Amino acid sequence: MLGHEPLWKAPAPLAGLLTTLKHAFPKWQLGLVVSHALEINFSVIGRYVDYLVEEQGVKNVFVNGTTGEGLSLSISERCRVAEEWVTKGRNKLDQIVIHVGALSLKESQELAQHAAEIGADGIAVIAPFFLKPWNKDALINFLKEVAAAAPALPFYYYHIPALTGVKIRAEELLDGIQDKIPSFQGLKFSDTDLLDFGQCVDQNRQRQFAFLFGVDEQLLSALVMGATGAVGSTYNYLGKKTKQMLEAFERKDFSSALSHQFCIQRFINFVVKLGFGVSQTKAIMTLVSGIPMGPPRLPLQKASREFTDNAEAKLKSLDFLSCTDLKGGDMEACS
Ligand SMILES: CC(=O)N[C@@H]([C@@H](O)[C@H](O)[C@H](O)CO)[C@@H](O)CC(=O)C(=O)O
Repeated sequence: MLGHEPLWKAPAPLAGLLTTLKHAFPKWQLGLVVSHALEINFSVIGRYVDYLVEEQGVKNVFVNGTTGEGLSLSISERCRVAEEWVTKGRNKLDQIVIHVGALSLKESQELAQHAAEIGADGIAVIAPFFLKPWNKDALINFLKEVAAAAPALPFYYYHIPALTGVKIRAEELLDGIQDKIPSFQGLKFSDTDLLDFGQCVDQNRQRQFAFLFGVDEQLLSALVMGATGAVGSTYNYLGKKTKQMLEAFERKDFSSALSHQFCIQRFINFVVKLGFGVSQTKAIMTLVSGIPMGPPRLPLQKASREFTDNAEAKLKSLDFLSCTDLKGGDMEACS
């Protein structure tokens, strides 16, 4: 985001670099790249890096998260994906954070150690979601053990209660967290509870935590609350558009920022009604970037042709995707 400090600068830990809480720059989310044989197509990751940097202005990535289907991959696949992003992103990306959450503490620790060995810039962990932690202390104990496996890496808690079913409030979790996890760096907050999010910010003003918001359609509200960055699926292909909103917000042009947010909402609202998730993100990303993202892995189902056609028409009508036929004649255009 222009006017803000870049959120994550490689390779030093974030905390050491930040001089102010206002360090927002979106850290964009990755989609997993899978071939039709349902094996990962590692060979396109280099192109993906270039696309994000050159076409979307995205220089921070979050690997093996929700959009990347990290939890649907084997441990060795997750390691290989992480390695590929670190290798191909070298001298191009600013920060590469690897999601290392798993149901098994040992696997999570293994992934954390691996992330440290390959030179990632940070690790993030979701709450284990089968045998769940039922209170803050149990969750902290789990996270602490993972963080301890890579103590030099900045650690992020990835709060995504709708998917994990772990409803422990982030605000509660953050209370005193650095005493337990010295490498704690911040929160990736993928939830719509802005009371919880706002309180995370409000109660930690003296700490230079990163507050990365993960609900793309509500990012502007989160910026008002103090979000310092964003991680989301739509930044894969709406990164540039979202940056315009961030820039408007930064120069305090709130009316323009709101127009951008509404415009992004129009697209998300449209696709949500069609049925929107990880599979559909891959289809849209393939369409917009021209990089084959492949189908998702089971149990997810490939997005339908009808979905992709509708999404394409909507992107064009909003001027998110160039289309000479529609230019100049569409009242909905957002550019
Ligand atoms: C549940 C979900 O997938 N949420 C997305 C959002 O970007 C979401 O797709 C977007 O806000 C549209 O609702 C991100 O928070 C996920 C994310 O950051 C990740 O892939 O790790």
